Amino acid sequence: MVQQMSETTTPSTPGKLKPDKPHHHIHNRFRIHSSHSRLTLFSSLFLAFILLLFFFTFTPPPPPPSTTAPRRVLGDSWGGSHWEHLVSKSARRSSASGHTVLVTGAAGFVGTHVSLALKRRGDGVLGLDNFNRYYDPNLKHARQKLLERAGVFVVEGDINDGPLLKKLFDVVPFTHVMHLAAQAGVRYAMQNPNSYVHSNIAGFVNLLEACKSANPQPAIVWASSSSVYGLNSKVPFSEKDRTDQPASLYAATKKAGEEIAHSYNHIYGLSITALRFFTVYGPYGRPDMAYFFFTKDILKGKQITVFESPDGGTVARDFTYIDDIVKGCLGALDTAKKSTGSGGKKKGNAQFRVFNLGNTSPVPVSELVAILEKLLKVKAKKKILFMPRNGDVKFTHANISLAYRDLGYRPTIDLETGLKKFVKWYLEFYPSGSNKKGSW
Ligand SMILES: O=C(O)[C@H]1O[C@H](OP(=O)(O)OP(=O)(O)OC[C@H]2O[C@@H](n3ccc(=O)[nH]c3=O)[C@H](O)[C@@H]2O)[C@H](O)[C@@H](O)[C@@H]1O
Repeated sequence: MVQQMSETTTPSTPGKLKPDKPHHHIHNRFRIHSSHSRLTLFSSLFLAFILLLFFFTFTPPPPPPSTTAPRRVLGDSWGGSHWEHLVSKSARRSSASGHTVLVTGAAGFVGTHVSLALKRRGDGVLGLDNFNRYYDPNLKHARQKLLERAGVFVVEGDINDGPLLKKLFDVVPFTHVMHLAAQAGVRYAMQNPNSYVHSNIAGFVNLLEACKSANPQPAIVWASSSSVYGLNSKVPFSEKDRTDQPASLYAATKKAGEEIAHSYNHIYGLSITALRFFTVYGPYGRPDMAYFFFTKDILKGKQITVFESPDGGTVARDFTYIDDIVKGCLGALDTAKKSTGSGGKKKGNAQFRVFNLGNTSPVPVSELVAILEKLLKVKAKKKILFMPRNGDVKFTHANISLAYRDLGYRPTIDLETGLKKFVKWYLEFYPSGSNKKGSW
C-alpha cells in the first residue's frame, strides 16, 4: 500500500515539471505558473483521495504470535505476603557458610535430589517448577512432598515468566542458581519441537536476563547434556572435542544454551558453569527414560524394544547414578566464583566452565536389560530393532578428568549397584509392580 502510494505521488513532484533551462518570457512564465498550480491542485486532491482510501481500507497486521507462556498476574497463583513468607523461609540458610540457591526444575528428577542435598547440609533452597505434563505430574508432586518435608518450598511457575523471576530476586538475594528446568528427552523432540525451544532456549534466556539484572548477580550452574557430542566419534568424550554435530533438536538446544551462556558471561560478567550430564538414572527418576520404562514393561510382561546399531556396533550409554551427579552439582556450586557484574553491567571477567559428569564406563543397552531381568527376576520380552534415525546416538563415554581436577568429582556407583537401588525404590513406590499411582 505504502509503496503504491509513493509511486502514485512521484509524478506530481514539482522538480519533474521544471524546464531544464530558465524561461525569461513573462507570458511563458505565467503559462508555466498557472499550469503548474493547476497540476499541484490536482495532485493534492489526488493525494488526499489516496490517503482517505488508505485510512479507510487499512487494517493493521495482527501482532506476531507470542512465544512465551501466558503471563500470570501477580497475586493470582503467586505473590502476596504469605507466599513471600514461604519463599523467604525456604531460602533461609541454616549454616553461616551456606549458599542461597534458587533451583529451577526442583520437582524434576535431578532437581529434587540436588535440592534435598543442599538443604540437608544447611544451604537455603527455593524451588521453582512448572509441573508440566511431559510425564506423570503425580510423580512430580510426590517429589514435591519430599521437598516440603525437608523444608524446601517449590514455587509453581515457569522460567518464561519474567515478572515472577524478578519478584523472586527481589524477595531473595540468591547467591547461586542451579538451573535444571528444561524440556528433556532426546526422541520427544520429533513430536514436540517447540517445547524444546520454549524451555531450553527462550526460558533459559529469560532466566539469564533475570540473573544479569539481579543485585547481587548469582553464579549459575546449569544442566547441559552429553548429547551435545552428537556424531562425535572420538572416545571418551572430552570437553575439548567438537560439539557442532548435534543428532537431535534436543542436543541442538542444549548446545545453543552453552553458546547463549557464553554471551551472557562475556557481556554481563555472569559466572556460568555448564554440566554435561550422561544418562542419569536412579530412584524418583524420569519415566520417559529407557531403564525406567523397561522396568515397568518387564514387570507387566510387555514387550520392550532394544536398539541395536545397523553397522553391528554396540548401542551403549555411560549411565551415571544420581548420587554421583548430585556430588558433581554440589562441587560445581561450591567452586563457582562470584559473578562480577551489578545493575546489569559487567565489572570484570567472570568464570565460564564446562564439565562432563559421566561414569566413564559405558554399558551396552542389552546389558542394562540383562541386569534388570536379574534384579526383577523376570525374563524380558525383547524385540531387537535397528536404532531408528530419531535423534539417538550410538554411544556415549565421558572423560571426567576435568571434573575430577576442578570439582573433586569421582563417580563411585556402577550400573548394577545403582539399578538395585532404583528397583528397590520402584517396587516400593509402585507396590503392585505396575503404575498404580500414575499413568506416565
Ligand atoms: O545423557 C544425556 O545427555 C541424555 O540422557 C538421556 O538420553 P538417553 O541417553 O538417550 O537415555 P534413554 O532415552 O533412557 O536411552 C538410553 C538407551 O536406551 C536405548 N533405548 C531407548 C528406548 C528404547 O525403546 N529402546 C532402547 O534401546 C537408547 O538408544 C539409549 O541407548 C536423557 O533422556 C536426556 O534427557 C539426557 O540429556
